[in-house]
Amino acid sequence: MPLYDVKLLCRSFVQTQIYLAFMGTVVDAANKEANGSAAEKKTTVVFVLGGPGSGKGTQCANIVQHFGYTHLSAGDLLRAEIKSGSENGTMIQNMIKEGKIVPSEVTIKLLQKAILENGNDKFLIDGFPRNEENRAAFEEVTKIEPEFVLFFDCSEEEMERRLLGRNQGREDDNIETIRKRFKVFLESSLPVVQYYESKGKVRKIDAAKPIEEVFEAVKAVFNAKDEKAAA
Ligand SMILES: Nc1ncnc2c1ncn2[C@@H]1O[C@H](COP(=O)(O)OP(=O)(O)OP(=O)(O)O)[C@@H](O)[C@H]1O
Ligand SMILES: O=c1ccn([C@@H]2O[C@H](COP(=O)(O)O)[C@@H](O)[C@H]2O)c(=O)[nH]1
Repeated sequence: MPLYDVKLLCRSFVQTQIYLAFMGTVVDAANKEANGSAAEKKTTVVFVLGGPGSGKGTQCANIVQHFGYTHLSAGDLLRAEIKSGSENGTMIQNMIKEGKIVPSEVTIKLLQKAILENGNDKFLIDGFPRNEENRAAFEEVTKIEPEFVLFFDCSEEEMERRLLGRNQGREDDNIETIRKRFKVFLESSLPVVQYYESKGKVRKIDAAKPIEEVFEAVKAVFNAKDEKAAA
């Protein structure tokens, strides 16, 4: 091949490489924007975990009042999705009736949207992640790691009593579904708590006590966080 052709070939190879590298950067940037990178918003997230009926929602309402967080209940977001007539509505409804865990991508999309649409920068995410797959997918998609995990510890006997007395007309507050929810909690959700425990992120609360006493313990956790941040 004449020297001139070799030079031309080399130049066009180099140009192609530069173009591909440039396009790679453009695509990365576009993906970041499409994911709505909630982490870039400097978002503080506290996961609120515990068995069904352990009092997560009740205490989140108190935390919102005292500490200015926004409460995002994954279960409430899924129930709103059913009501909205979304294409996933029937699937979600069936999963909830059976006490099963809705696919991660559905729940994460709802959570991410709620975070990005909200002006606040600190969130209580209640009832999520419910299994290891939820946890890993959330961190992968949002790039957010929780500040800590508030874990409400309560006996099944007490949780069952509370759920049967809740009287909010929830389709899953019947003894058959409650038993299934307990099983899913033990088998799939507790390992998530154990994972965060191994990272020193779990703040365990005795949730069997009366509401006011539980909140005293919760307040101590959030006050300690604020004091640490101010130091
Ligand atoms: N410490 C408590 N002592 C007695 N009853 C409580 C306590 N905390 C909450 N309850 C009551 O128990 C029921 C369940 O509480 P809550 O809805 O807060 O639980 P949850 O953990 O959010 O449940 P779920 O996971 O099913 O959404 C409610 O009727 C609530 O008023
Ligand atoms: O991340 C989640 C949260 C909830 N679900 C489903 O909803 C019900 C009710 O959840 P609550 O937290 O008690 O409101 C739960 O049993 C699951 O079926 C879910 O799949 N993923």
